[in-house]
Amino acid sequence: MSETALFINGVDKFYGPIDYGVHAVKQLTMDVKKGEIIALLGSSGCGKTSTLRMVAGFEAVSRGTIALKGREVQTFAPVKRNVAMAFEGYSLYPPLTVRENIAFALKASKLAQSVVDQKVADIAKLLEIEDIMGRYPSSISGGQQQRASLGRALIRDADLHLLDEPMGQLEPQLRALLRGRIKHFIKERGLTAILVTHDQTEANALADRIAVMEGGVLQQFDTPQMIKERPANLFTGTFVGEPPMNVFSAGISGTDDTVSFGLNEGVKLDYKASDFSHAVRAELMKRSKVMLGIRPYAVRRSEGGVGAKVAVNQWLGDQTHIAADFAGGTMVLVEHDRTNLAIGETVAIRLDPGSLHVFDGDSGKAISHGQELA
Ligand SMILES: Nc1ncnc2c1ncn2[C@@H]1O[C@H](COP(=O)(O)OP(=O)(O)OP(=O)(O)O)[C@@H](O)[C@H]1O
Repeated sequence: MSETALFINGVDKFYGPIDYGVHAVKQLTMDVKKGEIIALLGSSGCGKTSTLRMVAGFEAVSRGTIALKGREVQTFAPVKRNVAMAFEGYSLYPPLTVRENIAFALKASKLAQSVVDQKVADIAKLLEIEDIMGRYPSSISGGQQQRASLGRALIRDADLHLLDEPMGQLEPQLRALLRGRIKHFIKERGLTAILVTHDQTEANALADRIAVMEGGVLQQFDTPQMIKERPANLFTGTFVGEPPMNVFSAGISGTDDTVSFGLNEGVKLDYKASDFSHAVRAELMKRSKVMLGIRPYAVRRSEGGVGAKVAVNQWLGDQTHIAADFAGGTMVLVEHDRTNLAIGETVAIRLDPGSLHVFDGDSGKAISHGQELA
């Protein structure tokens, strides 16, 4: 079992008085193993940056503990934590050139000048900023400043690297290129990194595990694959995945041989009892109302399926997105071929029981994913 690099235990963050101010992070507990890349993923205001800044020591922890390599640090000044951070707001030193800004991060390391020069040159190449190394922060673009800030963090030999929206200002092609290089750089050196992002593609591409946050609460902390295949709740299910998961509220009924979901507008989805495990059936039958989720890629058109009326049919160059009126809502389907469907046409769709995600109607907690209990 690999060493724990960071352990955040029961952390709360209030801006203003404890229990009365803005409750930005709520009872956060999570661990990061040495060598892992973690993404904090969530929408604006969910508490990602507050979490990162508490780990770095730029924000006070209101409650709970933060341990780095087993040592509690929540009361330590940032310089005592051996954490390197690339800030969303860049925070480069204006009187220093980009080269000096990056090299400054190695000042405490007492490395020979030739070693520093080589490291700085390598980072500049990695981040495609070789041509601006002699310029001052005020004379370069936001995207260039962002890369300089990233370089200043990555060059350090720290126990933990914290990257706040490190590529938010870059155009998509450069972002995709740097994503691959940065991941390689981090993995090759065995660094441990936490990346804050609201971009799920970035989180999926870079992270070993993703911490999904909403409203200051950690919703799920797992591998990208598990988050996609086994979302812990309705929030994660609909937040992660593009296009988002289709969700419909449904009543449940059944016999020894059948399970039926009753959706709005009289739409009924009938399944054989054997389509679900005994344990899933038992959980479903305890409830009268659930939320039924299915990913757009898993919705199939099939004879004998339930009718849905095509409202939008869009070819995106490599796949077709179809939105159809279904059970008082919209069902989105993704197909890989170019599909000639007229607006208003009725299609028959099938929801394979193995692709259904069922969530509790009140709490939103996942009950089952396909055959298995959540
Ligand atoms: N200095 C502050 N004073 C008061 N409230 C703050 C302060 N900083 C953040 N907040 C509030 O705390 C909550 C979490 O903010 P935080 O910046 O951590 O979110 P975020 O997920 O990083 O958002 P973004 O992606 O927009 O940066 C928000 O409601 C925000 O308005």
